[in-house]
Amino acid sequence: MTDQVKEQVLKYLEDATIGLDLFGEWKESQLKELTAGHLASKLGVSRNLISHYFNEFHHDGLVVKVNSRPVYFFHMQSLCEYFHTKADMRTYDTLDELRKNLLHNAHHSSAFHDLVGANESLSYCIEQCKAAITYPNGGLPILLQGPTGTGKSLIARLMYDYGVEKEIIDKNGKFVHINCAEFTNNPEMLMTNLFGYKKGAYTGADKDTQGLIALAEGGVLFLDEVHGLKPECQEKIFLFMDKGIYHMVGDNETWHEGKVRLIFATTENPDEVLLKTLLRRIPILVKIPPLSDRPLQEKKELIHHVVSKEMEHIGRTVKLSKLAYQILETAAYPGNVGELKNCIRASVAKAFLRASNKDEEVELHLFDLPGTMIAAQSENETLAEYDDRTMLSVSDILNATRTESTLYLLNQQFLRLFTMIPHNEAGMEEFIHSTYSKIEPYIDYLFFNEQTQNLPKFKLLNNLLTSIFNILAHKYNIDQLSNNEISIMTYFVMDYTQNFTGRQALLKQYKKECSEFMDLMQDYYIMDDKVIMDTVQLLEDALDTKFDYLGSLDLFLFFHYFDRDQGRAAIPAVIIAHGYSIASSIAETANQLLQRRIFDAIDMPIESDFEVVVKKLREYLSRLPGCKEVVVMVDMGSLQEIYKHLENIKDMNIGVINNVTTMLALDIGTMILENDPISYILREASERNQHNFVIVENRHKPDVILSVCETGIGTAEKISELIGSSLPASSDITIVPYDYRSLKEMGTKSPVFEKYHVLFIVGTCDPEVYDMPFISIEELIQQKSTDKTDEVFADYLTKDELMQFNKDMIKNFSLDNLLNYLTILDSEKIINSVEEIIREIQNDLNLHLDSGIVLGLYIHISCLIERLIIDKYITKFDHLEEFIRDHQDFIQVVKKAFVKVESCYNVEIPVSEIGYLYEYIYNRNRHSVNEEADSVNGLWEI
Ligand SMILES: Nc1ncnc2c1ncn2[C@@H]1O[C@H](COP(=O)(O)OP(=O)(O)OP(=O)(O)O)[C@@H](O)[C@H]1O
Repeated sequence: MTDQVKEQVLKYLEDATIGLDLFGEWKESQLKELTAGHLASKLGVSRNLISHYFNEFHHDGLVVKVNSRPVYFFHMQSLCEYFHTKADMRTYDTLDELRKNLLHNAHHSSAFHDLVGANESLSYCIEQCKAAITYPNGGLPILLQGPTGTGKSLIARLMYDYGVEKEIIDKNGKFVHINCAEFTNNPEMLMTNLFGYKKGAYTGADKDTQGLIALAEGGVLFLDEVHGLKPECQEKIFLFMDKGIYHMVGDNETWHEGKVRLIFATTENPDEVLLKTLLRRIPILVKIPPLSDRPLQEKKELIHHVVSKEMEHIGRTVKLSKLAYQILETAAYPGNVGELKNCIRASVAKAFLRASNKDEEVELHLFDLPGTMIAAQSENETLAEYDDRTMLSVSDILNATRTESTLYLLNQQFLRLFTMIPHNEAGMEEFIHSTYSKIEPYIDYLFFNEQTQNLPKFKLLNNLLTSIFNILAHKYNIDQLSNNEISIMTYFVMDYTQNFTGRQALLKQYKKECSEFMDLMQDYYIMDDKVIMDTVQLLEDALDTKFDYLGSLDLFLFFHYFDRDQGRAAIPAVIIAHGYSIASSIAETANQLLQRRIFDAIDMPIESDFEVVVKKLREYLSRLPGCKEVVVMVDMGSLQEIYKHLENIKDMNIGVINNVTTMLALDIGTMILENDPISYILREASERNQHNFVIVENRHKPDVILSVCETGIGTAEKISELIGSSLPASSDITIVPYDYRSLKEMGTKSPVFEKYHVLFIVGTCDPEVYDMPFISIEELIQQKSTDKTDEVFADYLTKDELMQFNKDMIKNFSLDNLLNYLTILDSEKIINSVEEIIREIQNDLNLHLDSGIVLGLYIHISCLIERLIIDKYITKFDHLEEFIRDHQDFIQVVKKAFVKVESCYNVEIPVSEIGYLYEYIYNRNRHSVNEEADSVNGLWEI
């Protein structure tokens, strides 16, 4: 029991700790939850017991204790995990002390702590600066370039502080700042300042004097506005950079040595203002973005930062009216942070003058702002919403800016969806699918969010993620993410690490669901679990940050979203294009619009040579096991080059089409979804969109003859047996019975053409397939087919084989034999009955049928009678009612003609079969039904 209470106490502490917002205000009501008194009353146990537990936890390092009044206890692990930091000590005297320690550690280095944007828009710059300072053997020279007021001087100073903090720079080494622009009119003075001078170097130089280089020995020399340096001075400097030696002015004999780290800064384009020789010696160029290029969130944080500093400075609380704040936030600052800072300082000073009473809060109103700033916003209608009376405190500024982020809302949706599904495998599938529609708009947001666009950090992170996903693809033999998908992941990681406010609250609210999700992923998605765990590990190591359950959940869902192709289309298609992510963008757009993953992408650097492209393509193809056909879409000019390299890819036909566009992808994707064969797809697409294509046929399709019969596959099978037995045993040609109706409807789109190389179709009725020879049974019987078969078989059979084949066909396809073979009936007897039926039908309908049709009718009707006898007649006939309504005469004539057969075999002909007879006579070949009759009698001479 007590153990249970103990566990409960720890869990309460954990929840309460997660509930805090490190960067926001720690509300009293929240803090209360971290006290022994509160927990005792909540759990209904004595306060002493809780205190006893607390002390035990503290002893075991599970909690952090703050010895204030009341005493607070924080859950140590949560504090560290959720705040991405570590609490150095277990005991603090005040909450403030703990908070400062956490904040201090949360920023990886305290030196850059006060630099707003150090973890956002300036993070890449800071990485560069740290690299320059820490580089072995005295660091690397670095040039900070950016418009005025962007923080170059501040950053230079912080670099020095960082060096000292990390004990790379000795405490005695100084930070020496010189503004070169101040000496534009007196370059000699700049030289003497820098290098020092010898007594007598110039009038008034009455003693040897050391320069700034000597002063900065062991420390940092910051050459601000370096464009103000005259070329001869630049030359002297790069000699010092190369060899660490210099002459003092007035003494060209003695060399002086110096060890100084150099930081340069300029507002100008370095290529235009610095000697190439100097520039070449500065390996690190840091571009500091203007304020207008930084996220709005950062502008808000800057205002908060500057006002807070002013409060410290004047020792009074400052409040801003909503309107004043909004103007400060909306205003443009050509002078960047420097200007913003000056505006606020001047406004606070004005407001301060009004607040004469020492205890009074300083209230900053509209009229305290600079007149030019107010004037510039006078037309801004959106400001009408804000009043000049409601006052905001500094923490209000920051809290007001911390709205729920888009990622917060997305994760909230995920977790809500998760609560609605059963927690089993099927439920997980449902959950995954239901999130796709939520992820799509989020991806749009990531791509179109100006705040994250163009951050220098993007490139760095993008490269990092590319290598991480490469490693994982190789390790787990999974598909590589496309460049576009990696860009999405990059934006996501940036969003996750920078803007995911409220994460702790979500984790707290859905704690149970989060761990349930992790369990289900482990149980049912073992592979995903491994990949995600590895991804998280690699990201954490590389970014020095923490991915919690929500991070894993997001990664899991993103990977499924990218791979939402489980029912991948029958023919995969890959887009290859030059440019960073042209191919993947087209593929992504087309997949989204078609709502299926059809297209993959291979993005190629502009300069990449074809060997690399082909290698990538071959790798891609090798990951499509069992796939027989692929469409490859390439950009302009690549067609000829690429297709030559695709021969001999085993057992796979590859259609290559050029000038890929999103339109073309959509067109081709639509046809792929309709299961059209690639030859048809590419032909159609190239006609419609004026592209060129080639099909590299590496796949050997078996040669076949299709046998068909409109009344069913059974007869087709028998025909195929007969032809098969006529072919020489050595032949590889097979006869495939195939459904007449689907062939007629689908033509060359029928999958049989994808599978086989069809030589011709043989059967009772021509399914009229485009470009495909047809040999009718009648032609075979009448030996009218020899010309056709000779032609088709010319490449397959030798002359002797062909002669033998024709002989066997004559034997096998004599009407007598055919009927014998096709039916169970006595052929002589049945021929007589059938002859009578045909004669009667012709007479009654006053028809004169062509001898071919008559021959076909012999077979058709004989098989029909057999079907009636064995009860396997056809009952299905399209538009039967219509047929009964429109063709009563025909029906009666046939019924009458069949009376004898019906009574002889005790059968009845159904109307559906009469329908087929009608089709056979009238619709198979209208031209054959003519008034001038061929003689039916001639038939028996066959
Ligand atoms: N990111 C930032 N966070 C906090 N304060 C900043 C930041 N950037 C600049 N400042 C402050 O803004 C003011 C102007 O910055 P700084 O003088 O370093 O800019 P600069 O680029 O060197 O300007 P200039 O080219 O005109 O010399 C300074 O008071 C600096 O402390």
